[in-house]
Amino acid sequence: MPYRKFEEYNIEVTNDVKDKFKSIIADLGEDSSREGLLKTPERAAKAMQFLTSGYEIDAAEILNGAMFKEDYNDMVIVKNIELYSLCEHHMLPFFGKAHIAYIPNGHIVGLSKLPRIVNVFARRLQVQERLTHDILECINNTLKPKGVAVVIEASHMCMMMRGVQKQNSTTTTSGFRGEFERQETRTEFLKLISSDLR
Ligand SMILES: Nc1nc2c(ncn2[C@@H]2O[C@H](COP(=O)(O)OP(=O)(O)OP(=O)(O)O)[C@@H](O)[C@H]2O)c(=O)[nH]1
Ligand SMILES: [Zn+2]
Repeated sequence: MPYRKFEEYNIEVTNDVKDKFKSIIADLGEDSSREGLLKTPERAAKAMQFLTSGYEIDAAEILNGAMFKEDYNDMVIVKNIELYSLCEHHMLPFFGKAHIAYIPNGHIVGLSKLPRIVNVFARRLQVQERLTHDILECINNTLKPKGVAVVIEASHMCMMMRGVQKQNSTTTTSGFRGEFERQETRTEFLKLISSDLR
């Protein structure tokens, strides 16, 4: 079942995580029985299930389901794909934009499937570097294009709300395969997305 409806939470997981959140709230010094917090453990349990729902979805299956034979051999770019993920170190959000390009090799892919696989890999406990490579390798191995490129720019809440507390720093990660390993192709791609880079 590739497209699980996110309203369909696993009841056992919800109950289990709910109990744990209740005890975390108490450990943090709050009164988990006060009115405003009564439903919070359950809401948090559902929110965390949604934010990690990517584990249950096969990204390759999403791409495989929408590949079309087409004789188009130029660059295809989908840019400014917003993403929200959780850093695996603090389980705090990092968020930003992904820019994806590929050069078809006989097949194109349904455009919406690229943001869909970004969601699949982002809704896991991640580091930005692995997220970038997960997306890159999935497209490379499934679509087998002549080349693929992924750039992600993101802000990490663990560096903003806590820790080093830097509000304006952003992190850029990138990966290039096939024709994008050539300077000329990579430069063309970077030029086409440059107005969207911070
Ligand atoms: N490379 C990488 N590091 C990340 C990512 N998200 C968070 N981090 C970093 O993970 C590191 C964890 O370092 P630790 O020293 O174990 O944790 P910490 O004591 O909370 O570190 P500070 O954040 O510096 O307070 C921190 O430097 C974070 O900035 C990511 O996506 N990629
Ligand atoms: Zn972090």
